[in-house]
Amino acid sequence: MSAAFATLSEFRALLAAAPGPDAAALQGARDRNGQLTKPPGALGRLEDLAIWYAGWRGTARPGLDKPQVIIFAGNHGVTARGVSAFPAEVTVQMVANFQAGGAAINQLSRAFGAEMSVQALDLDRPTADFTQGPAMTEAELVAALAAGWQAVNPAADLLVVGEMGIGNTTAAAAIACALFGGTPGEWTGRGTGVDDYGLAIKTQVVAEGLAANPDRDPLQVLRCLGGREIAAMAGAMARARAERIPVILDGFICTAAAAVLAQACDGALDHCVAGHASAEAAHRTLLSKLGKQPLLELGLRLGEGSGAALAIGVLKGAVACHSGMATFAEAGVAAG
Ligand SMILES: Cc1cc2ncn([C@H]3O[C@H](COP(=O)(O)O)[C@@H](O)[C@H]3O)c2cc1C
Ligand SMILES: O=C(O)c1cccnc1
Repeated sequence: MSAAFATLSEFRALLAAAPGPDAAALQGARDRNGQLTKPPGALGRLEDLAIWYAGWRGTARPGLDKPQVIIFAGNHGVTARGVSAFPAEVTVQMVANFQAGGAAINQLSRAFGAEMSVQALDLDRPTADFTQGPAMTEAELVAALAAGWQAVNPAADLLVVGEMGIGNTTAAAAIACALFGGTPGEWTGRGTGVDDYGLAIKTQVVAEGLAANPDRDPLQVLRCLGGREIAAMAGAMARARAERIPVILDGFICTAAAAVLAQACDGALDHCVAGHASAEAAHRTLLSKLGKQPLLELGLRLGEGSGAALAIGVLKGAVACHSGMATFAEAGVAAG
């Protein structure tokens, strides 16, 4: 299937036309939740999660058996400035590792029963160094959004998008700072583990990128400061919304991609939950700007969709309880 849009304005129109959750399914799920054999509220956030999931799936008693994990990979021109602890070649090397089944996300996808695929986006053509001007042309941005849109399996019942792109915590910091303001220092962290000198360079590079790219329209921010894998994640999340497939957000980079959609269109992340809070300090700040409370906090700072994949287990647990438990009437338990 070709993407449903050919231009950035068509993509904007799709965001604006995105469906909401099914009101009858939401109400049915709330009613069912109130009848299950447990004290009211005893399953805590699992109850809200199950009701939210039921609304998007359009049924009061949903299953969750077809999660999809997609890893998008892209290269960043800004790596030439020394912003990562690792060389840019690691991106393509890790793509081979994903294909061979050797990365963390391969193990986590298997552990939680998700179908995983990898999409490498023009790795031999890094984006332009954003300190010198826009990272991507509009055609490049639209192509990356479309690659993400097309990678989603419409038959999936849950989506996790992850990324691989050396240098992409710099892009994510620049995007977050452009969208939400504050200083580059507040949004810039150590990523793969840069030392103090590297962190100072990285913060300076983010500041230069913001100065070189003054347009603050959210999709222009994505074009100017983002990368292909970041845009593809945004495209995939937008497609999931169009298909009413719930999404679990991963770490800082994934959340920066999501934030672009949220700022471009009110409510664009209503079908998304935050899987975890990563160890990149700005991730927590970004989640709170988006009004999202993370499900897990495990000190991960990997990306690849790893924290979101772990949260598939939490969501599966929520849905299993919601859809599988007996009601007080069915079990003959006194309702109190
Ligand atoms: C071997 C390896 C595997 C990874 N898997 C994810 N990342 C993570 O680290 C990168 C971002 O950090 P920075 O901005 O500091 O380059 C991204 O590729 C992200 O996915 C990895 C990084 C490395 C080195
Ligand atoms: O928050 C993340 O996902 C993250 C943090 C550091 C490096 N890579 C990814």
